[in-house]
Amino acid sequence: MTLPRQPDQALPAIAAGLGKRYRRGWALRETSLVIPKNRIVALVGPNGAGKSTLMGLITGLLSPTTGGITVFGDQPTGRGLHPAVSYLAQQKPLYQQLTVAETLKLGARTNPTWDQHYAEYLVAQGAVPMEAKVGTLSGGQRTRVALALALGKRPGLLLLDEPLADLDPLARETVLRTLVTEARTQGITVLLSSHVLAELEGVCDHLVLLHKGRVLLAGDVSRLGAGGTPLGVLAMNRMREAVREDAA
Ligand SMILES: Nc1ncnc2c1ncn2[C@@H]1O[C@H](COP(=O)(O)OP(=O)(O)OP(=O)(O)O)[C@@H](O)[C@H]1O
Repeated sequence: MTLPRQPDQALPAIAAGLGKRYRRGWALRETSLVIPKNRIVALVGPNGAGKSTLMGLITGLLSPTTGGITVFGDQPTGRGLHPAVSYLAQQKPLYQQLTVAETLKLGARTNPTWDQHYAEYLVAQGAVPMEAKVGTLSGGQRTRVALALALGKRPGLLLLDEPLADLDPLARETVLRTLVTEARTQGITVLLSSHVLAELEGVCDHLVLLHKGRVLLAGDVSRLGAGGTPLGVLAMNRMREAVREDAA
C-alpha cells in the first residue's frame, strides 16, 4: 500500500494574496486568505462571486494577475496539479466507455501516490459494481467513482467544485458523510464549494465567503460564530450586510 504524502505540518494548506482579472474585469480583488491544514472548508458566495476562479488558481489551471498563491508552501506550476492536490470539478472527469475497474487502473497509471486498496474500498462501500461501464452508472454512483479516483491519489488537499449538484438529497448526504469520515481519519484538507448552505452545516468547520470577488468572511466557524451561530446564518447575515453596503 502506498503511504499517503505528508505535507509539511508547519505550512498552511493554502496561502494567497492575489487578484485575478479576466478580459471583462476583475473576478477576484485583493484576495487575502490563509487556510490551515485539516479543515473542511465551505467555499460559498453568490453566482459570479469568484469561487471557481479561486479553485482554478489553487490548481494552477489559472494564474493570478497580481500577487501569488502557495499550496503547502509551493507555487502552482501551471503544468498539472500539485502532487498533494486532487480536484473534482462539477463535470466529473470520467470516461463513459471505461468500466469502474478500468477507471481505477487509469488512476493508478497517472498517480504515483495511488492507493488501489483504498480506491477499491471506497467504490465497494458505495456498492458500485467494478465491471459496470461508467456510462451506465447512476449520478450518485458516478460521483462515488469520481470521489474514489480523487481520494485514491491520497491527497493532502481535496478541491470539490459543487460536486453534489446532480445528486438527490439522500445521495448527497451519503457522499458527504463518506467525505467527512475520510477527511477526518486521513487528515485531508477539503475545500468544498456549494450553493446549498444547509448541506454544509455540521460538515464544514471553516468558512470562506466570497462576494463580488472579495473575501467577506474567512476563518474557523467556531471563531466566526462565537455564540454558536451556524455557518449558514453567518454567511447569509454577512451577505445581506454586503448587499446593503453596496446599495448605500
Ligand atoms: N473564463 C472567463 N472569462 C471571462 N470572465 C470569466 C471567466 N470565468 C469567470 N469569469 C467571470 O469572473 C467572475 C467570477 O466567476 P466564477 O466562475 O469564478 O464565479 P463563481 O462564484 O464560481 O460562480 P457560480 O456560483 O455561478 O459558479 C464572473 O463575473 C464571471 O463572469
